[in-house]
Amino acid sequence: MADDFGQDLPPRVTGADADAIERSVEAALRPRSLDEFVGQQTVRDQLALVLRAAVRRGGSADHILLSGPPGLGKTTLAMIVAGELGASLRVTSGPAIQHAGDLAAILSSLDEGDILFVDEIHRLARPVEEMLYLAMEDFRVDVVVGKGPGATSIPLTLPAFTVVGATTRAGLLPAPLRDRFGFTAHLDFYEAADLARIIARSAGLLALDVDADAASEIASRSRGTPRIANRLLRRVRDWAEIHGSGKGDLAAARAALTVYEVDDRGLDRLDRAVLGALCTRFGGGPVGLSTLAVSVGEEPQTVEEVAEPFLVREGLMTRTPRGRVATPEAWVHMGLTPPANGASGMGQPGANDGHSRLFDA
Ligand SMILES: Nc1ncnc2c1ncn2[C@@H]1O[C@H](COP(=O)(O)OP(=O)(O)OP(=O)(O)O)[C@@H](O)[C@H]1O
Repeated sequence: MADDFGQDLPPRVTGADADAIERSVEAALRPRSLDEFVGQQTVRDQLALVLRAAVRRGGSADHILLSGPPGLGKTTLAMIVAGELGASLRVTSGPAIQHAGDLAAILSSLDEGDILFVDEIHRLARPVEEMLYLAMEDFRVDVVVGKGPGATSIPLTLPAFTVVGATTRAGLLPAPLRDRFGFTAHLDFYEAADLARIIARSAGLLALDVDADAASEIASRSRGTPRIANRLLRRVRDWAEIHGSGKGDLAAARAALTVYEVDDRGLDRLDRAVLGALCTRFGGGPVGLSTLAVSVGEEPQTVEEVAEPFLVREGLMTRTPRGRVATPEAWVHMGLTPPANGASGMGQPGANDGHSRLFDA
């Protein structure tokens, strides 16, 4: 296989392999200590206190709940907690634990002081959830052996361990589970200045020369999210290596982000598809989440958790009891004329036809 210049290309990596490569690069960029963790000052200060107190007492730390949108550093913080406590980390997730028996097996294999990281903890099944919060409280579980009238319950004492739960939907956690966490932190979207620092740090780890202007440009289009900042940085590196001088300067950043369809406010293809559908197909709304998701060919959960928080925060979409509504600013951003009667209505593409811009993008 050869590229446009007649050079041999490596085989294209797609699907699961490509995801695995992205994940391993992401893992390499993870801060390993609270000092390396950029931004989220309040959370860092509070967590540092929790961890120092646990170390001083020589016991395990309180259970910790981390909430916030994807890519803001919840997994990273869980790893940092284990690192700072010098503890082993066991990683699982809500959807991965199907039955209470699966959880009992995990819990019974823990050692004193271990950290059990439960990602997407809001997606645990109810019986699993109940077993977990009893185990968090009393450090014991009742394992049911057998079925029907002959079933017996064997109490099992567990070593003291710490659960670090991560969730994008803290509101979905039932109160008894939420109450078992001694420390709860909410991660918020990052300021552009913090993202620029994260980009500079990651560039150093990737041995890429990125100047301050380029770091700011990438930061301003990263939707307040470190994972996106790191991903865009890697795309800028690709562009710089293939088309540029190898340096990550402002021109390389702008050119790369144009190629990858990330606009000047950081909206990507999905964001623009959602806004475009909202304005052009549903007259600006209100429209229900499922209908909106179907119209852009995505899962409702993806639209709700990936696109929406950013669009709402940017003032481009509002959530009302009757559904999602495009704000006048959204129409303007899409190059459309807002309807005369306010945020919603049957507006039509305006003179600078944003419809073509949407579908060209
Ligand atoms: N404060 C930070 N400083 C530096 N890098 C960060 C920070 N927060 C996150 N990152 C980087 O962003 C990437 C994503 O972080 P992480 O996987 O911890 O997010 P998450 O909140 O667990 O996401 P998800 O909810 O999707 O699991 C990681 O590669 C990590 O290196």
